[in-house]
Amino acid sequence: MLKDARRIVVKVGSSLVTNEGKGVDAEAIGNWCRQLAALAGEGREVVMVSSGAIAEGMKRLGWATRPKELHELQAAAAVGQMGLAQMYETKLREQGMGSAQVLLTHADLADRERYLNARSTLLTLLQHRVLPVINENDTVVNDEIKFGDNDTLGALVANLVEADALVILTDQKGLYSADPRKDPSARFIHDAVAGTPELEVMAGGAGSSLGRGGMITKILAAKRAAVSGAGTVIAWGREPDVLLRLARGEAIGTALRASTPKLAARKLWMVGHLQLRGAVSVDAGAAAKVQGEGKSLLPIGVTEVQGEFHRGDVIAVRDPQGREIARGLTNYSSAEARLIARKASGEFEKVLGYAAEPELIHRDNLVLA
Ligand SMILES: Nc1ncnc2c1ncn2[C@@H]1O[C@H](COP(=O)(O)OP(=O)(O)O)[C@@H](O)[C@H]1O
Ligand SMILES: N[C@@H](CCC(=O)OP(=O)(O)O)C(=O)O
Repeated sequence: MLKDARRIVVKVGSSLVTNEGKGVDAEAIGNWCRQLAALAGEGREVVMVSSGAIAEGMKRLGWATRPKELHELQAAAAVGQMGLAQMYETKLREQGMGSAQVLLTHADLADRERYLNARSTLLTLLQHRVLPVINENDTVVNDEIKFGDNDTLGALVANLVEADALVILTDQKGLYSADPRKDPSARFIHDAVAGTPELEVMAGGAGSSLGRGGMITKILAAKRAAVSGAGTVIAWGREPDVLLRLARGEAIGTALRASTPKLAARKLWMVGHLQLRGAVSVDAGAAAKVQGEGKSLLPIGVTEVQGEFHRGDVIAVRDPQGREIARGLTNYSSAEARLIARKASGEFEKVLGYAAEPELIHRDNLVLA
C-alpha cells in the first residue's frame, strides 16, 4: 500500500514515544526520524502525528500517577510537549531535516477557514522539505485526553493533506480477530477493506473504547482516512525499519484499503459536506484553463463575483455563457475577490495590503462539473 504512496502520514502513540511512560524515547524517535528522512530523500512527503506529551509532562513534573483532573492533564501536556518538540527537532536535524511543530484541534479542522489555513501551512512546510510534527493542542481542548486517542487526529490530518496513506504505529503487530492480550488464539488480520463493520467487532466494539484508545480508534481512523482515499497500515512501531520496508512494498502489519479512489473520494467529500456560498464568472481563457487543462483558477480570469462568501467557502465557477464548469474552495472572500478580479498576482499586495495565494481556487480544491 505504501509502495506508490507519495504523501504519507505516520502516527505514533504515547506508549511507544515515551517507552511506556519512562520518558521520551530518544532511540525510538531517532529510528523513526532516520526512516522519515530517508523517505523524504526519495521525494516522498511525510507528516508525523505524535502523542506522548502528557506522559512526558508527568515525568518532568515528577508525577508518578496519572491525575484524574483534566486541567492537570492539560498542564502536563503543555510541559511534555516541550520535550517532544525538542527530541524531534534534535533527531531530525541529525538527519539534515528541518522540523516544525503544529498543534491542532478537531474544531480547527471542522472550520472551513482554519482548515484551509492549516492545509496551506502544512503543504508549504512539505514543499520546503520540513517535516511537520503534529499533536493535539491539549491546552484548549481535551477530547483526545478524555478518550486517550490521537488516532482520529492522524486520520483528520490524512484527510487535510490528502495523504495517500496513513501509518499507525502501535505496540501490537497489527489488528487481530480479538485483543491478543486477552485471547492468545486471536488470528492476525493481514488485509481488509477499511470501514468493514466486522473490523469494529474484532477491535472490541465502539462501546469499549471509552477511557482508552485501543484498537477501535485505529479501525475508525482507517475508516475516516478512507473518506479522502487514504489506505491505512497498522503496524508495530519497534519493527526494525518498519517505515522503509513498508515503503518498499513489504507486507508488514494490517493493511486496511480504501474502497474509493482518492480523486473520487475528494469530490464526494466536497459535494457532500460543503454548501455553495457564491459564484464567480470567468473569461473564456480561464474557463479553458480550468475545464480543459485542469489548472487552478487565477483572479486575473475572473470577470464578476456573485454573492457574499468567506475564505474556505465552496463557490461555483461559471463560464462566459453562465454555465457552471466547476466548484471549489475559495482562497479569498467575496470582498477580496472583487478587489483582485482581473488583476495579476503581483498586484495583490498593493490592493489587499498583504500577499496571499496566487490562485483564487487552487486546482487541488477544484472539482469539475
Ligand atoms: N483486535 C485487536 N487487535 C490488536 N490489539 C487490540 C485488539 N483489540 C484491542 N487491542 C488492544 O489495543 C492496544 C493498542 O492500543 P493503545 O494502547 O491505545 O495504543 P497506542 O498508544 O499506540 O495508540 C493493544 O495493545 C491491544 O491490547
Ligand atoms: N495529545 C495527548 C494524548 C493523546 C493520546 O493519548 O493518544 P495515543 O497515545 O495516541 O492514544 C498527548 O500527547 O499526550
